[in-house]
Amino acid sequence: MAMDCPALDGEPLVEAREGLARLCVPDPKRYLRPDGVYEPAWAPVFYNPRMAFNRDVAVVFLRAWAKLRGVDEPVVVEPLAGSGVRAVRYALEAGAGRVYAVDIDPVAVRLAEINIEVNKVADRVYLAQGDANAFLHTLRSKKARVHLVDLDPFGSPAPFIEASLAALRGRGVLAATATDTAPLTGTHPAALRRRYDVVPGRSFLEKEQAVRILAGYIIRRAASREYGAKVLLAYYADYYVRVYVELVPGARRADKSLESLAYLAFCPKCGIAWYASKPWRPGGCPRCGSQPQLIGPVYAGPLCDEKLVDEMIRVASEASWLSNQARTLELLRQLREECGLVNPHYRVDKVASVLKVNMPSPRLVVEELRRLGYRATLTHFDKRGVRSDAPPDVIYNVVWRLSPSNAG
Ligand SMILES: C[S@@+](CC[C@H](N)C(=O)[O-])C[C@H]1O[C@@H](n2cnc3c(N)ncnc32)[C@H](O)[C@@H]1O
Repeated sequence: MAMDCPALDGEPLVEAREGLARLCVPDPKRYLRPDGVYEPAWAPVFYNPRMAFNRDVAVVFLRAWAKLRGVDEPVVVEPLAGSGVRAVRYALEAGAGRVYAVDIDPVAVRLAEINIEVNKVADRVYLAQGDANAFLHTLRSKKARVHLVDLDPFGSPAPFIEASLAALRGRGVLAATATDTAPLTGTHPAALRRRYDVVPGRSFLEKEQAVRILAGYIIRRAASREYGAKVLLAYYADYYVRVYVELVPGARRADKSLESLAYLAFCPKCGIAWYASKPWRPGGCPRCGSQPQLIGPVYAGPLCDEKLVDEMIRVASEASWLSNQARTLELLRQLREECGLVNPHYRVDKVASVLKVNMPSPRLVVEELRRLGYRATLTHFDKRGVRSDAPPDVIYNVVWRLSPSNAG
């Protein structure tokens, strides 16, 4: 049955559905760019239907994580809540016992209130208007138990990470979305250095570099509070980075987590990247011997936890209500393949161009590497990429042999 949405400050609202939630949101038709595409940032409250996928993965994550950790009715904080859609979905779909939803904008809070009401989750979703960091620090001072903080800001989550870690008090999960991909991919090096405190650069692995910079930044901030931090899931989709990092208190654990950091070293001439643990002695390019360029520190460990992803796949395959069930499963299955392979991926097109041959199909390269006894998979970061534990000379050899230029 169609729902009657009230007006919000004279602004007509329309119905939208996402997961199990029914929502009232600003009418997208009123905020179209000249090219006819909806621009959510122009609406009085931010609601982006394209982020439904991000939220699908988030509810699947929480269900799987809570199951594996034996947590009943987890407590979630969403300190940048916008329309309230994410908070409502955590309550409706992920079994959250309590969700704190906060936004600084009073209009957003009024819309979130409508959506909480419509979905009958007012007993579980607590709404507040105010500054995210102030709210998170209040939770810390009250010693409230928090299992998950989900940061979904405009742009960078960096300004909210300290307070999120404070609220979590070294236990639970910090999930963060970053849409400031121009800095993270190295297009704006000054902003990259400023926000994430790294030696900036632009490699040919833009999306992987972006994910690893954000994960590394969270690990370093957590370590400064003597929390160990483990990356449970980290990926790139559409135009954003998303990471889920689990915290455990303890100085030793923090030291151990810091061991998962390194510098991303790359040779633009040969199209090869590797990790350098000692930036002052990064080693030469394994192919041409020249000095590499460096970015970092970055997280140099696995992009996911295999047990968690297996459980997420199980949860997602039963969750037919998800807005993007097929895409969620596709991402999780691909990440599952990539979990154990920590080396930066190879760009088959770059290697082929250095060899001055046409690019072979990355799928064929993967098959050949496996036949030779190496671990190999495609990567969700790039259709032209291959992730493998094979050394560069093997990759070069395989690309050369499989190139259509050398067929016959
Ligand atoms: C990208 S939107 C959130 C979208 C929402 N999480 C979702 O899944 O649809 C970012 C929100 O953060 C709010 N915001 C910005 N700065 C804030 C701050 N310092 N404290 C609390 N909320 C803030 C904005 O008003 C906006 O509603």
